[in-house]
Parts: sequence; structure tokens; C-alpha cells
Amino acid sequence: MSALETVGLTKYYGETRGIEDLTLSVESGEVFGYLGPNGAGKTTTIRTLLGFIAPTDGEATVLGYDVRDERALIEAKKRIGYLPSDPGFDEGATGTQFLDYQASLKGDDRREELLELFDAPVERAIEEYSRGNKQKLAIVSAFMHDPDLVIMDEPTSGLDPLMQERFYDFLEDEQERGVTFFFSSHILSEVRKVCDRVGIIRDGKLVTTEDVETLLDRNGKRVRLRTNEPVAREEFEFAGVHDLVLDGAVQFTYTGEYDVLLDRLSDYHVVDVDIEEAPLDEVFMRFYGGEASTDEAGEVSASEGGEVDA
Ligand SMILES: Nc1ncnc2c1ncn2[C@@H]1O[C@H](COP(=O)(O)OP(=O)(O)OP(=O)(O)O)[C@@H](O)[C@H]1O
Repeated sequence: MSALETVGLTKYYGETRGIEDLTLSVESGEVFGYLGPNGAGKTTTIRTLLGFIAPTDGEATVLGYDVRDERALIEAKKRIGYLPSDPGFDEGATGTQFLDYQASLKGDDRREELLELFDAPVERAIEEYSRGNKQKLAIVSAFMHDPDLVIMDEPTSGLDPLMQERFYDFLEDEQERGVTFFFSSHILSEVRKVCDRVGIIRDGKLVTTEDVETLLDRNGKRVRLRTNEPVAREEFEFAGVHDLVLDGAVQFTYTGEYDVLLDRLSDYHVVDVDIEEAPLDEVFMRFYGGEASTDEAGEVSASEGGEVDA
């Protein structure tokens, strides 16, 4: 059984499209990353899956429960964790009071263990918390009832790099225990680290789902190098080079074979080189941006992943 499934899921806010005709399925034990630019419909999807907003059309189940069935969803939520991107609290309550309340709704088998790992200052009033401490409290709350499925909306926003790493390690352990994750993210390194598969949403529609390796291979690397002598543009116009800029340095995005690149570079005296992951925005633009047009039948035509040559 899929841990999470949507068929033709659609949500309009009046005239405004939130998501449209979304069909996807996340298997039990899978870590599924949900990516898309601002306003794409990620939060709308998540809020619909949790029953916070009703779909306009289509169907969705979480752990087999219909999200439109309020009573069923109360049961389901005892086995589901939710980590919002900007958690709201009763600010006057202390962390302990908040967790006690959450525990009364869904249980708290793992509260102490999680507080040790993500030490939020639970004795203090939440209004005194920093953004990061609020997020840590939300993590404890999302996981303390030992859920089977965890839905997260940009889960590491507000966490410092050390806490982010701790959170990723924790997710890995949870995945090994068989927990399923569905989460939205803007951060490619996060997606690389933790996801098995990703779905990309744009303008409320699912453009593609694919495994992480495929996405990252297509994404390529951003290369910037300096040579001790000027280079001619045509020398760097070979397969896999995109968005070539010569501005004293040589800059481009590279999606080809690394052997070929290194072979080419060996012709120069390279005095400085940076090779880094291209940002997600570039993936959206290159593969799903300008070319992801909607045809007359309403189908997104770049879903085959047709690469756009620079
Ligand atoms: N309560 C609302 N009322 C009206 N329109 C809304 C509402 N919530 C979202 N929308 C619209 O629905 C679309 C999808 O928004 P959504 O918040 O789901 O995107 P997102 O992918 O989560 O964006 P972000 O990355 O910026 O959080 C946007 O056009 C947004 O303006």
C-alpha cells in the first residue's frame, strides 16, 4: 500500500489555482522530496493532505485514510507527524505545556529522547524562543508519537548548520526504521542528502517525478576557472557546456562527462577552479522553466525532461 496517494487532486482558492490535477504516490519507507519555486503549490498540497483545507476536486489518502473524511483523519494523525515551515504556537505557553497538550492528542513515546537530541528550552514561555528553538520544539512535537509517515514543509528553515546536520542524521535513522517522509524543500544539498525520489511542481502542476540521482545528473555543476592566458570562446563550446560566460574568468554550467572536462582543462594552465552544485533555481529554469510550456490540451510538455541547450 502507498503511504500517500493523490489522484487528480485540485485546490482552488476562489479563482486562484493552488494545485491542479495532482497525481502522485509515495511508497511506504520512501523519502520523497517535493520541490518547486515560490508559489508553486507545495504548501497547498501539504495542507490538503493534512485535511486543513478541503480539495476542490480529486482524491487523496494518507496511510490509506481519505483526507476528506474528518473522523478517519483523526485516527490517521495518531500515526502521522507534521512539521510546518513556520510553526504557530500559543506563545504564552511553555514548551512543556505545548508538548503536554500535543501528547494528550497523539501520545509521546519518544519525548525525552527527542528533547535530548533537539534540546529546546521547554521550561520557558514560547514567546521568548528564538526562531531555531521554535523549530526544534516543532520537531519534537512532530516525532514524539513515533509516526509512520511524516509530512514536512521546509523542515530545516531556522535551524543552524549544526542542528541541520543533526536533523539529517536523525532522518536517516528514522528512514532505516521504515518511516515514510514527504517534504518540501528549496535546498538542493538537503534533497541530495536525504531523498530517494523527488517531485517537481510548478504553477500548481506536477511537472515530473524522478529519482534523485537522475535529477542531480541533469542538474550538472557550475564551473568557474581562471587560466594564466585568455581563452577563446569557441574552445569551451563543447557538449555539456551551458550558459558560458567569459569575464576574465571562464564560467559555465556543465552536464557532460567529467573525463571530457578534465581532458579539456589539461590543455590550459589553470590557476584557480571552483566546481559546485548548480542551484535549484537553475534546474527549474533549464529543464522546467522557459521550456515547460502548457499546450492546448493543458499538458506540461517538458515532463520528458528535454534539455534546453544554452
Ligand atoms: N489562502 C490562500 N488564499 C488565496 N490564494 C492562496 C492561498 N494560499 C495559497 N494561495 C495561492 O496558491 C498558490 C500556491 O501557493 P503555495 O503557498 O501552495 O505555494 P508554495 O509552493 O508553498 O510557495 P512557497 O515556496 O512560496 O511557500 C499561489 O498562487 C498562492 O498565491
